[in-house]
Amino acid sequence: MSRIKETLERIRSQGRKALIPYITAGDPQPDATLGLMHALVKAGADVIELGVPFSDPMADGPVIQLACERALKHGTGLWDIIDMVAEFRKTDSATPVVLMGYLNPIEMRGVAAFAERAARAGVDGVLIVDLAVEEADGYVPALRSQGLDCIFLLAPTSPAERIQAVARQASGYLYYVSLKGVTGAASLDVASVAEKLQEIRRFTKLPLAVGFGIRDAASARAVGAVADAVVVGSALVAEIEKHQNEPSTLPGRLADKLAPLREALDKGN
Ligand SMILES: O=P(O)(O)OC[C@@H](O)[C@@H](O)c1c[nH]c2ccccc12
Repeated sequence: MSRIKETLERIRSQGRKALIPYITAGDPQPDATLGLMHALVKAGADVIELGVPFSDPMADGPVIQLACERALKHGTGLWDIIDMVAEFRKTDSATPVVLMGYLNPIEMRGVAAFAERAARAGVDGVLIVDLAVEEADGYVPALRSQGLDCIFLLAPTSPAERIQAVARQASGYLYYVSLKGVTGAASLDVASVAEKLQEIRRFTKLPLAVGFGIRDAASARAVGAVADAVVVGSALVAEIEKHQNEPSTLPGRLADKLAPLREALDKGN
């Protein structure tokens, strides 16, 4: 069984909600990432979404765009990030890691080579933001054959046919984007999220994670009440941005940012 499936099933059977923080690998510099990953786990992360920095991250708002720029300035490439995961696995064999990024860096290296190296390093899943489910046939088998879960995005505008197509291709979990727009947006309409999740659940038994606009205990609790997992990205990345010049303080600061969300999710049940 995949590490993602095993983790999310265990959390679900305990009546808990999963907490999935996102950071961009190599932000603010490559040697910071490993410490940040471990700090997030200590503060209650159940799965880590590790962003692969890209020069044109069209789904991302200004906060994560800048994170990509910081990481790319230091030359953080896809193989470096896979090496970071291998390093992380030396002391954490339990926490699933999902690589999250855009198609181009993967295509440049070839999806088969990428899948093989990622799996060997201990990556568990892949979310390719700009891979439409209609075009996934050329990618999903290569990823799945290495045991990597393929996570897809669904949005408020996704029609039933697309939900069904995604449900057929996806494994691990589904990622529901809570609103139209880019990462880091402020508004979050929990009632409409709940309604759409109900529709999605008609087509799949996969756990449903929700991201976009979750930034604090209150928003995590509200979304945790209707989803299986909550994703928090920009709020953490903004903290990295703010304190990028004191990198030694970042693990503690990110843990302090994440811990209240953990507490809110656990109390909310
Ligand atoms: O930043 P937010 O609003 O907390 O949302 C999570 C999001 O950042 C993370 O999952 C993510 C980073 N880049 C993405 C691109 C597309 C979809 C999702 C993402």
